[in-house]
Amino acid sequence: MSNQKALAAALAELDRNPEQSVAVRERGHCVVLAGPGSGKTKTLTTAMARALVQDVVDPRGVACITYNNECAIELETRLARLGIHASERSFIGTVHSFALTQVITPYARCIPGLLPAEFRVADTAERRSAVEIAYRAVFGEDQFNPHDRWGFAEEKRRREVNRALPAWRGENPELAQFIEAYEAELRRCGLIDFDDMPLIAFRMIESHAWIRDALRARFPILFVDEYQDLGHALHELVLLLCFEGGMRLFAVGDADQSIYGFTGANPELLQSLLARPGVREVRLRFNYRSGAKIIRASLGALGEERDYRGLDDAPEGDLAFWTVKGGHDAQAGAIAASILPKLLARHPHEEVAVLYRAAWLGDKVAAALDEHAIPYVRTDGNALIKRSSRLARFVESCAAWVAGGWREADPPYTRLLGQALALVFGGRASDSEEQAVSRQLIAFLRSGIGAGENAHAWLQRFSRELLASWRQVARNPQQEWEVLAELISRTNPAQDKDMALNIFAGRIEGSGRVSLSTLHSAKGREFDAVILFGMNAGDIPSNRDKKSTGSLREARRLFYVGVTRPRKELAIVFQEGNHSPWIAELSRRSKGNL
Ligand SMILES: Nc1ncnc2c1ncn2[C@@H]1O[C@H](COP(=O)(O)OP(=O)(O)OP(=O)(O)O)[C@@H](O)[C@H]1O
Repeated sequence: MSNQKALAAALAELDRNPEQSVAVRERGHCVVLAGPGSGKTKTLTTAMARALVQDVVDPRGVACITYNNECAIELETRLARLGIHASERSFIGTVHSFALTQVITPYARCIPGLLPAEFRVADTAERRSAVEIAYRAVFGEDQFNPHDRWGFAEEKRRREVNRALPAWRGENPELAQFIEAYEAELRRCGLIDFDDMPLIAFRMIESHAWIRDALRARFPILFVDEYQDLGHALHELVLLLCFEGGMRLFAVGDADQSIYGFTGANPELLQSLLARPGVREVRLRFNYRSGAKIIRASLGALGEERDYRGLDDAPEGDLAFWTVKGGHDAQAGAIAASILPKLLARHPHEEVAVLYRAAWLGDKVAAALDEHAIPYVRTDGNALIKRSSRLARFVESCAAWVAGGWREADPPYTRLLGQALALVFGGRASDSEEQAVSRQLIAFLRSGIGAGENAHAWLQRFSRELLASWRQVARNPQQEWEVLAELISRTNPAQDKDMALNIFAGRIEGSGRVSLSTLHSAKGREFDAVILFGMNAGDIPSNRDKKSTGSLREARRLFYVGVTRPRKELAIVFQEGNHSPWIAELSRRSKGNL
């Protein structure tokens, strides 16, 4: 379908909902607030497509930012259905990559003394060393652990974006000194870190009106998804760009789904946008995703009243409680042996997800699924292919192309080339650079077709034939080449970990894969059926969650995010006699009226 046709179809669908229809056509600042499954992301992606086709004239474009890479991938996928791909006209990515690739990389060199000429992003060891050196410089040799103290400093660094304010030195001046010494040490080594990215971008935009103007010239509209999860640095950036710099803002969010407090997110920032002049507030009322029973259960999960309704003609949906004798291993075993097979008889693999709190629980489910030969794809920190790594996902896409994708252009070669250019040059490449990368990439990809290589050997060649030369010419300050070495070691045939290339790439004929994901990474996604694994007392909430009212509320919101992912079926798995206290209210509410 052409962009125009796909857009017309999407607009016609939203026209049946007056609030969505208003939001999508708004030409001033617009903030959409609504509960799960109400179509916030759909409204945002349609509004973005409409703006690109109808409001913003080429070569100007739009920027769309969100909290983490998983959300960015979800947005990319949905925008691709509307014919929109990341390009010179549309930036789609995280706050950090916006700060790095759209502000710092192009403009930092115009500001003398701001950053070293050849700066790059520090790795973990470099950050730790800078913390230790800064700690000694400020506090001398004492008995405390510098990294424990850094935890407090990090929180202050994320919260207090504007250092010109008296609070920066007024409250806890030693922490301010510690942060400044840490940053000075990084700069001395030619480095910046992850948290530096929005902070440096903020300072650049604040002090140099011409950068604001340049950004507005390129991106007259800024779209922000999942606003509730963005911390102070992004909020300050948005205020500068949109309320002082003249960009138009389109933001969507849901304070009830705020689950990144530990990284400095604050749901009140979303609410505060509404008080700004000229902001249209749109509230969406319907949950298009889930059946009424699941919506009722979700309000029990949240433990608060909300006026959310399902569609009148939507099926009720199904809710099942699976009590298992035994701990996590037994529960993972029950999922693989009994619960999943039942769900897979009714839903395709790719429409079923198992969600859990932490990656180590994902290991248990993965082991149980391996035993039962159920194919899966993991979205957690222990996944073979880390969804948060652009390089890992590029390698996976290349493998999918070699393992048969080339026949139906899935993925299309142009997308692979775009990803390669972004990885090597941070997105800005000359014609000759583009041609050189393209020649190398296509030669390498073609050589793999029909070669019968397993993943390990193919990855080794990838490293030798592509990455070795790309590393020599790379200009992208955020490099993650070590990800490939990790993939090579984690497919080591000597440890019986190698696999066929099509399995590595997830191209398994006739069958999709079940998703295994942490609750955090499942945000923004939806499935026909969802299994919540390990919903035991002591796991959710955990003792750590109970340390403060704030963390307890956040754990409950995380539980709510999990419960609101399914369209049709929710299965909750826990240990017999040891269920999470929140399950009782969920069960009670699921039976009653909304
Ligand atoms: N007007 C509409 N008509 C039909 N379906 C819709 C409409 N709006 C949204 N949907 C569908 O509802 C589902 C939920 O939409 P979407 O993911 O955009 O919601 P959301 O508010 O972003 O959810 P969450 O906050 O839980 O991530 C999707 O399957 C979407 O296609």
